[in-house]
Amino acid sequence: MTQRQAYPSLVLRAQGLACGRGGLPLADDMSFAVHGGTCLLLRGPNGTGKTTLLLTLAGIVAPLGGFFALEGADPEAGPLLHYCGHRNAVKPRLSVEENLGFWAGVNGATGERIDDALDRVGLGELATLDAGYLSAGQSRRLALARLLVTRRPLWLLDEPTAALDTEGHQLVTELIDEHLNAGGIAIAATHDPITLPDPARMETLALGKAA
Ligand SMILES: Nc1ncnc2c1ncn2[C@@H]1O[C@H](COP(=O)(O)OP(=O)(O)OP(=O)(O)O)[C@@H](O)[C@H]1O
Repeated sequence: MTQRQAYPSLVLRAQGLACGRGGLPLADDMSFAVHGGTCLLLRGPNGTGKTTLLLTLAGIVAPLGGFFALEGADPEAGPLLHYCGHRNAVKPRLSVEENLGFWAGVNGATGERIDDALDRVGLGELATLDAGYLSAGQSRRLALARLLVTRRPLWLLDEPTAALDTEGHQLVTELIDEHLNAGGIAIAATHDPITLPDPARMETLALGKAA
């Protein structure tokens, strides 16, 4: 399902943002404005704070300084973001479709139907399989399907292509592109190349000295 301009005009703005973990400062003085329809790629060597920045933007880790806000969002619209972390949060004793149904129940079934979302990520034929039997890449695809069953304008993606094959990399590109087409924002930490059809829709924030 491609939804054009499903979201209002949004800007994720950060000013002088500093983040860190356990008292360890990792990145500071970050200022950026990511507009709806744009993907910000977080680049940099291991341990330079990409995950920490995503956790900060998700409201899970407190910033060490500065400020950020998602401007233009409807405060009545409920939760505004998806955080798709390293871990896939797959429950092994539930089937693939039950896992996705669980998340649609928790987050709200405001997006694609369960079966459509599973088809989209290539898991349609595995819907009734216990999710514990999924391969690493299949588990990642199930985690990505969560983005589809609940519509939220801000996607925070940590290594979204991890464990995915070539086709899976293309799937991630397509999902991000469709999200941007709908006016959404994606922030993705990745060591892999992600090339959208329109390069003007991509910006990069480099963390760490060798980024
Ligand atoms: N609770 C903690 N206390 C101290 N240091 C921590 C804590 N949690 C994480 N760290 C450190 O903070 C840094 C966090 O790195 P983070 O996971 O944000 O990096 P990253 O850029 O996402 O790395 P990668 O590319 O490996 O995914 C690491 O050096 C890690 O060891």
